[in-house]
Amino acid sequence: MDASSSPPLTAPSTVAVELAGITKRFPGVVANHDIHLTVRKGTVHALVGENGAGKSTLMKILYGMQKPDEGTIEIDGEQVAFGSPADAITRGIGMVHQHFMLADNLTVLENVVLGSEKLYGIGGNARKKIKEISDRYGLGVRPDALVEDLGVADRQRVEILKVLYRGATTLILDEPTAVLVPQEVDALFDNLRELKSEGLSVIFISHKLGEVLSVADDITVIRRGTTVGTAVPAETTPRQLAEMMVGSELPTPETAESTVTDRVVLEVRNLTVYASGGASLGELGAQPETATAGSSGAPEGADVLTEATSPGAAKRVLDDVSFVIRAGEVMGIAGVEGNGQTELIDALIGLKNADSGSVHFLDQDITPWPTRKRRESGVGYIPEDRHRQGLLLEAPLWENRILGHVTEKPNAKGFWLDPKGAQADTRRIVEEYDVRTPGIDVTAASLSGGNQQKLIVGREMSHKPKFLIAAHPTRGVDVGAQAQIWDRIREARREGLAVLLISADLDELIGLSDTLRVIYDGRLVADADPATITPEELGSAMTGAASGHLEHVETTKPVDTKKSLGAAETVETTEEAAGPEDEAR
Ligand SMILES: Nc1ncnc2c1ncn2[C@@H]1O[C@H](COP(=O)(O)OP(=O)(O)OP(=O)(O)O)[C@@H](O)[C@H]1O
Repeated sequence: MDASSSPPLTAPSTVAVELAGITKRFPGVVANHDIHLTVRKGTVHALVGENGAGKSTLMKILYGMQKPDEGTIEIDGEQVAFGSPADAITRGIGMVHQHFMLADNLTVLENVVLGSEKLYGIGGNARKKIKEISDRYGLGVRPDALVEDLGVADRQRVEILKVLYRGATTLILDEPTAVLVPQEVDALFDNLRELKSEGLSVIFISHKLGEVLSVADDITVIRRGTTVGTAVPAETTPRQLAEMMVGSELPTPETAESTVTDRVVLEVRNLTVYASGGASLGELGAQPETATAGSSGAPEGADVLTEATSPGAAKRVLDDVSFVIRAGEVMGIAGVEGNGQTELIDALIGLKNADSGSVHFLDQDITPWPTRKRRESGVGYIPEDRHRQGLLLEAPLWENRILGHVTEKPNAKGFWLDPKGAQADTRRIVEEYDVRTPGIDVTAASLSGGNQQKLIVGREMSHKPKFLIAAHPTRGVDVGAQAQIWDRIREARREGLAVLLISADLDELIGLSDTLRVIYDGRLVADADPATITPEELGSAMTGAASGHLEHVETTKPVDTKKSLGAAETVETTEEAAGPEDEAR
């Protein structure tokens, strides 16, 4: 490891991208300060750093979305100045955003050519080109598949294909593994190796340091807006890398001991939600989601269920789900995204009505309660999508502190809002949760993704909920902040908090949960023991649910693979808790 300022890694002829002396200032913040980055041709170059370190800003500059105040960009040894992403694309820079930008109701081919019709037209030539790229880099993309039928990993491949189609020779991937299971991560890394072997370069932003070390050829570490050094993967451990990012030794996270009690906090009985199910609006200003049939996110090859439908032909997106969570218990739900997690969360917080079944919170039937009443009685909510449901991006941090807690202290005094109380408490949260910001009056939009997440977690934990819905609570936060958030959740759990944890981070699910269940196609299909299961085994269980093969886990109810997926066997039940089989299925 070299902790000094980074010298060029190689001779110029092998350099794809050279960023030198990049400085970018925002009001009150120097996001990038004299940053240097040298990306060699035919390599994967990882960019790591704490939340707010300046990674996204640097990549937005390389992709032409923002202009640097100082510094130069060289592509293939030639200095360039980008006025827009279109300029960057012309010079071979491609960006795969963390949030996919595909049109669900179009085919892969239509999505790929959209906006680039001039390149190869929209017919045979385009199809030929897509096939050629797909074969060359082992992407396995089918041009005529409908995007809404594709799982997360396939959608990501379409995004990669899209930038390659536009001629990218350097691809920027922003936290590409955040939504993938371990097996999918391996497949992605195989794709990246193919790209490398063809001389392309990949810039890879990630907080998962183990993955960074396994896939990267070079690593640049950014701390507080400045390049603090480069690391050689073969000579570096994840902990060393984390300490280089943070600039000090990492705290050792608390050890997890069981705190589960007998007291039932949440009980869900036979909850069923149809895609067209009614919805009640909460006070968050969020529009309730109406899932569409066919958006199951099931692994490729899995047919979309057509039988589990209501008379109105709407798909059953949550199907006879039953469970209890006790005081002091974290119940984790593992599943490939799009298998009913969103509908479960929405039904629990009151953003979607149950079509049948009920939700009981501390012995009260809260099924008909609106969101605000649920929140005021002690349900905390860390939403899946922080931009749509967690924050008002254009409002200052202190107003975001009030969001969802309008009537509660310290935001309200009697009937009136108490801005001073909210402001003082926002300062406390910023301090306690290490939200990197120049102040509480800046907009939520100006915070980095990880710092936005810390603000939401701080807000929700501050109200000492009795039941917490935690959807991806550490998505986008760095390793140090992740350990801190885990500690906060464990601390509250020790005091009796019950938590429903939904996460795509399998280490998080295993590390935090007392009980673990697998969701597939709207049903809880299996239990896993967090004490013994590995992320790889859990990943297999999540994807294996599609084929009926549930290894290393106990099935909670029959998985009718014949009906739903055309497989040959049916796994037998070992537990009755999930309730009787529904005849309609
Ligand atoms: N448009 C903006 N206006 C004001 N400040 C901004 C803006 N964009 C970024 N910043 C600030 O610049 C700093 C760097 O943010 P950036 O998003 O680049 O960090 P990051 O390393 O990508 O973080 P994360 O890992 O959390 O995504 C942060 O302090 C952020 O608040």
